[in-house]
Amino acid sequence: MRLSRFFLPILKENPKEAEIVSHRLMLRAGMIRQEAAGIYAWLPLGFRVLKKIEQIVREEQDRSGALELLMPTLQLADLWRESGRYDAYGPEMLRIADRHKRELLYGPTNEEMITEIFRAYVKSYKNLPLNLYHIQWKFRDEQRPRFGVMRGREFLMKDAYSFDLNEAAARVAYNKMFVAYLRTFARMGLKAIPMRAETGPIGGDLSHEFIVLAETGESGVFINRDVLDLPVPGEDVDYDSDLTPIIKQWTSVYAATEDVHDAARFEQEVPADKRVNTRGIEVGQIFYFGTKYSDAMKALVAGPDGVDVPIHGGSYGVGVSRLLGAIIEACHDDAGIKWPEAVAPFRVSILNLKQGDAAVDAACEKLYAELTAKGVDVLYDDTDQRAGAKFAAADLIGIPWQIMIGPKGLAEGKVEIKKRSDGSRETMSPADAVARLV
Ligand SMILES: Nc1ncnc2c1ncn2[C@@H]1O[C@H](COS(=O)(=O)NC(=O)[C@@H](N)CS)[C@@H](O)[C@H]1O
Repeated sequence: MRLSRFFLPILKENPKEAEIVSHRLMLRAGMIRQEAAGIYAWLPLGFRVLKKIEQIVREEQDRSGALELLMPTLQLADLWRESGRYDAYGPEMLRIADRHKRELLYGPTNEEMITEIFRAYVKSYKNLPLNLYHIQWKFRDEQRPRFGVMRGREFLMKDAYSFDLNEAAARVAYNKMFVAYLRTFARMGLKAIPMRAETGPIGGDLSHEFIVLAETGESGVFINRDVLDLPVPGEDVDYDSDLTPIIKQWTSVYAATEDVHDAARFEQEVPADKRVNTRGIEVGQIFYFGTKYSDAMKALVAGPDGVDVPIHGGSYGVGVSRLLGAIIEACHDDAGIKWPEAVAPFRVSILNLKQGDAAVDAACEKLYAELTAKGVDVLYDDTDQRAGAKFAAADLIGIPWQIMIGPKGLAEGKVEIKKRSDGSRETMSPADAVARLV
């Protein structure tokens, strides 16, 4: 992509409304634009990152055996009356009337709708286990939307729903999602720690939140720091094997949010030098809620003995749009964002330090063409800004690799590569730079 033809409305100043660094940097880097409280337009740079995050979530859901579909954002109020949540959900629910005065709502979550789809088709335990998921926009009319996309009103969520014959089978589904979440967040360069959690309006009696440590997080957390070094299952993990040893390993080291923290146990179990009390960002939450929805909505299957029984369900959410904020909170410095390579909007920034110099322009064009031809996502800063402004912009938007090309270096057949994550620099020939970055 040539920057001169891209749409990247970088802000020079820190927007005053931004209270936390991720909100500030997303606005300054021209990634999002607020259209209303808690409602954002995703500008090209931010949208590229959102799609990369979404794709990692999708790949790990698919690897676990979950099946992707897409449900609408609008839902009938009557569906929520069946489960009794229409009134219970409260002011967070955006209620809408259509031209025929039919009562609709903008879905904050989809337990009722997926249960309605399930019960319409599945009548026998032989069709189980089943895990259906989608990646869809949600609306929650939060009292205080804030921190940019971290707590929005319209936000993108992956929500998966499992259906099983009994509790034991439902826990197998739960464990698969637990492992899929460990892998998902690790692939984004995050350490997301699973912690026992309250179930709240979703319901049930078993839930884990996946929390990324960050000073600006909304959740207070208490952990044994050993949990930060536990191994994440590899991509060859066998989802049809018994996953309980992995779950046990990750849940036997103390990690709790403040609302379920057991101070006595923490003192007793965790050596003083391992105790960490900090804050964190909830990037995902998984729930087992048994027959809460299948009872209310008569989602029954005939069991092996032919008797109809309500299925045991679980739901599993990831805050896809929240993750941009969480990743920036975990990966930034004073100069700006430091995208992990897996989610970066581009892999390489080419910085032409003397636009208009024939030799430099030619070298940049050649490098741009070669890298692009090899499938590397390149943002070529071919604008006529001065070098200093190009350095600042490249550091702000956080592309993992920068290649600087100027007349002096080129005269010696050299370009300079800078690794954004640690600031390390190397000079080498353009050919070696291509070999390094392919
Ligand atoms: N207002 C919000 N803005 C951005 N992300 C949010 C917001 N509310 C929740 N999320 C994200 O969405 C994830 C799932 O939301 S949730 O309420 O915990 N779970 C559910 O809605 C269940 N139906 C799981 S399918 C959360 O872990 C969080 O990362």
